[in-house]
Amino acid sequence: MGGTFDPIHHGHLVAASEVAATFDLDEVVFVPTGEPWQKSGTDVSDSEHRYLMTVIATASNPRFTVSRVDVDRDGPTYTIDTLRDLRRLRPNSDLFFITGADAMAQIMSWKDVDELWELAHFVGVTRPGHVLDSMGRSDVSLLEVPAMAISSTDCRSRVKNAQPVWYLVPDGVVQYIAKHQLYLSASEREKGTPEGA
Ligand SMILES: Nc1ncnc2c1ncn2[C@@H]1O[C@H](COP(=O)(O)OP(=O)(O)OP(=O)(O)O)[C@@H](O)[C@H]1O
Ligand SMILES: O=C(O)c1ccc[n+]([C@@H]2O[C@H](COP(=O)([O-])O)[C@@H](O)[C@H]2O)c1
Repeated sequence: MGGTFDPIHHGHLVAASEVAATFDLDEVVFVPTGEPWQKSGTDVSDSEHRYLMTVIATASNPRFTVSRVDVDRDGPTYTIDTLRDLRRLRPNSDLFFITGADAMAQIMSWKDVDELWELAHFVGVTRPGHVLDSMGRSDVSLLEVPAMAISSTDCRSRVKNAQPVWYLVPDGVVQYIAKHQLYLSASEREKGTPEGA
């Protein structure tokens, strides 16, 4: 499952868990983006923070792992590179790529989209507020997952406004955000972490 994970939240984790159970997957590899080019207009946290939050969030699940392939590659992150790297590292594995409904709706704008379908089986999952569509492809699977009306955007905004993110993100991620004073402006960081974070 690829994502910017800024921060990772329970919507990501539930989606991954549901796809793993439905397709009887041995492992779910979370792949934090290096430079998410379609989010270039927004303020994205350092990739090492996003990678570490993903490690913390997935550590307790023996089937969840985290890959650095996108974090360690220079330049914009393209899924075509992610899948080629993962295939090289796991030549005997069948790859599935998990995407929420919003990401699936954008997929035709991704680099080398015509080649993506041969590298992995794409699974689109439902997400509140978005319509799930297989983009006219019979080889894309669609899966309804428990509705989690959570977004990283909302989590960042809650931290900035001193509202709690407990139970939206794993406890360790709440603590990581507070420790590193993520999602606060420079002046807010000087004042200290809001109590609600
Ligand atoms: N609540 C959710 N339910 C199902 N899928 C989700 C949910 N949140 C994110 N996803 C999917 O997880 C993947 C990674 O998402 P991403 O890291 O961009 O999170 P996000 O919450 O959409 O972030 P942002 O609000 O910053 O855009 C995408 O495929 C996205 O569609
Ligand atoms: O390949 C592309 O051009 C491309 C464009 C936008 C997003 N993606 C991938 O889609 C996944 C979700 O991205 P995001 O930005 O919604 O967190 C992540 O793995 C990205 O690398 C990929």
